[in-house]
Amino acid sequence: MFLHGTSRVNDKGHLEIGNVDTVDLANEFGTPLYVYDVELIRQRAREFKEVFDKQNVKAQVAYASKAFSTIAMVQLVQDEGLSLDVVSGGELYTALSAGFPVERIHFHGNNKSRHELEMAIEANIGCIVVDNFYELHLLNEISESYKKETPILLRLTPGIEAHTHDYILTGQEDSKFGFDLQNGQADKAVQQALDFAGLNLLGIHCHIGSQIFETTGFVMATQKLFAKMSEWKKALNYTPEVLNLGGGFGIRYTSEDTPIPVGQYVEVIIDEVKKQVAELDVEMPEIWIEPGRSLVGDAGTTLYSIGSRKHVPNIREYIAIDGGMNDNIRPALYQAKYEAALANRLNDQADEVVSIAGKCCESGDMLIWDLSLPTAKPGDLLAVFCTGAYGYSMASHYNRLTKPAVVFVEDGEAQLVVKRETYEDIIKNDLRYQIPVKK
Ligand SMILES: Cc1ncc(COP(=O)(O)O)c(C=O)c1O
Ligand SMILES: N[C@@H](CCCC[NH3+])C(=O)O
Repeated sequence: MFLHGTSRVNDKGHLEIGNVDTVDLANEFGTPLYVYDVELIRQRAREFKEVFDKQNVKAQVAYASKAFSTIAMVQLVQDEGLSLDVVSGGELYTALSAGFPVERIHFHGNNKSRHELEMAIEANIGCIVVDNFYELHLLNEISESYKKETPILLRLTPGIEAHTHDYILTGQEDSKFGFDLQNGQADKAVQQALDFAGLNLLGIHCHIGSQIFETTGFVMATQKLFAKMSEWKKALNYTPEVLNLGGGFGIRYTSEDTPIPVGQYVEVIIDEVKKQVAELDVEMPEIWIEPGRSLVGDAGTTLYSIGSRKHVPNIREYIAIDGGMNDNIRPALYQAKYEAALANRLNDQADEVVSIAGKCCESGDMLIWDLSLPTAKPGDLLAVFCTGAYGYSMASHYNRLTKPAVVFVEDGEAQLVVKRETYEDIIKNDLRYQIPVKK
């Protein structure tokens, strides 16, 4: 068992995070419960920023809030001096409601609506990352109607196959995102953006995928973007001020994962940018990155209570928990793997192999296959590690299950930052059907 951040085994044999006993957390806030190790999030934020600071490189580290967005999380991001990437009106609204500095908000998305673009322009956010020609024209039109010049980046697709799950690849040519770098779309988009009076082209963006362990994809993307920058400098006399290389830095979910420390990804990127600047005689851009998972993934632990058990002779032992695919869709969606342990009996020896089933009415609602655990009884507490990214943010109400609460722990204190939903919350937008009177 690998314990992340401030997670420890205390003298009662319980899992402790941020000096708070998780058994006490489960008793106070109930289960399922998402628990975030605030110190670990702060540490990761600093690791990213320090590399840029040490190398004296102008940069923005924008937390990709799709990984986990709540008002408290946005406040924490602000407290650490990061920027913020939002990808919908809802994430933007969360950021604005938290009072996040608007100039450090970046707005992504491949189909932003007129309303979302207006919301962003009215709020004067730092930049909009334009994804396609439809948006380029729409944004220019809206921006002109507001008599504004909206700062933008263009999202480019560099034609790179990062080694990760197919569903989370984004840099390859056959992708729904961005202007293609190789077929002329990117050149056309740059030309139009420079011509449009309502837009101020700050620079370019690419994001090659998520949960990437190798640095080669980032290096190749940088090289391809610089080759284009050099062409644009000659042909259009244009040099981007900002080069945003996205997120995607992988984390360790299980012992099979072997990521490098987050700072090393950044070092590789900075080195390559400096090399390209020197070789191609292009001015040094500001480097922006957008880590999501690598800032919050291993800081999150989900606590579940164990309930029923089913023995299938000679085949399998199923143990069911009080959550599942509705609070963590990643195993069902990406065959994602997790490690887990009994949070109330961490010192007990494993003596059986079980498979952890969720409580949704789907055979595919299996959280972990073949996990070694001490014989678990109803009421034992299962801690699933590394659930901080894309767990809560992808949670659903499937089977009309209520979404769990979220707790921040730090220095021996626990703060409830998202309340557990109630059945009232589940039906709050439902309206009664006025059954027509039969004629
Ligand atoms: C444009 C963009 N930026 C940043 C991210 C964050 O990625 P990750 O959570 O893998 O760091 C994503 C998600 O993959 C993304 O689509
Ligand atoms: N949601 C995905 C990653 C996609 C990130 C968004 N571009 C995950 O859980 O791994």
